[in-house]
Amino acid sequence: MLEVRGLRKVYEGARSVEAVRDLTFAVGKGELVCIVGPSGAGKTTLLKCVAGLLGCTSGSVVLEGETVTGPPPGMAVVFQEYGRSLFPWMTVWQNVERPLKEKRVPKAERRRLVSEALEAVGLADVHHSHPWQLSGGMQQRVAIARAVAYEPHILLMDEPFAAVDAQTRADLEDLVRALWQRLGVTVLFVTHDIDESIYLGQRVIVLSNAPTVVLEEVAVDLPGERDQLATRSDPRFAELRARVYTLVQRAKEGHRPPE
Ligand SMILES: Nc1ncnc2c1ncn2[C@@H]1O[C@H](COP(=O)(O)OP(=O)(O)OP(=O)(O)O)[C@@H](O)[C@H]1O
Repeated sequence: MLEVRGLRKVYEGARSVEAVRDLTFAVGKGELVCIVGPSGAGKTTLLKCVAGLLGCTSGSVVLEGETVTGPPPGMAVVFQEYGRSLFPWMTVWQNVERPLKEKRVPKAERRRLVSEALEAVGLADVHHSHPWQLSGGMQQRVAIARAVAYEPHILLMDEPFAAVDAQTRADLEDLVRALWQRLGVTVLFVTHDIDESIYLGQRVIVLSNAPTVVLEEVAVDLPGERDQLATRSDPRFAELRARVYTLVQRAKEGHRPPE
């Protein structure tokens, strides 16, 4: 589904910054892969390159066999700043419907997709509200509904729950897992939260500090059915958390994989 090959990104300016040095990894169709790494490791940069919002300095991003040169049609992105990603003058319904209008989806089909997506995230009854009338967690669910209604083949999420409280965060994690299982969509999920990466992912890619390379990939061999209490108290969950935590600590200390 997605191949990142030798991706390098240097921000040019008065002082050039090599944010990403050499990233290579692949994500299979229908996989849910998490990316963790130290702050400033280039996670957002990577996601923007994958989303076609930023050009690569060298290397390439190949999605469904096509090199990404701009925002690809089969992709949706959910960012951390839900407040800035929703239009305040539009209702919840209009926000979710907007990308479908741009995609020229016929009206009846739009109505079905928007209503199903709002139902799936539990917001059917507030579709007349405006985003600023909703809590942070609800606004983020609108952003998720908008992404899901678009029926993307791949969903990119950049620390989407960083700004919500812990309780809401747990609910949103379960929502993403449920939608992923139901829709069979491929998900690339960036988080700085190690527990979240293991709870959600089938695989966790740990990045080094900048200039960034892949430090290690960790397979999450937990049962497919996840549960906030049972999964998080599974001894295997604790082992995986210790493994990823140690890797992120090493990344912060500047440890890099052997050449
Ligand atoms: N537009 C830009 N111009 C110049 N440098 C940038 C730009 N955007 C990011 N950088 C630099 O690139 C590096 C990686 O930033 P990026 O935001 O991708 O990291 P991150 O891993 O997402 O960080 P965090 O976890 O703190 O959100 C940082 O050194 C940052 O200062």
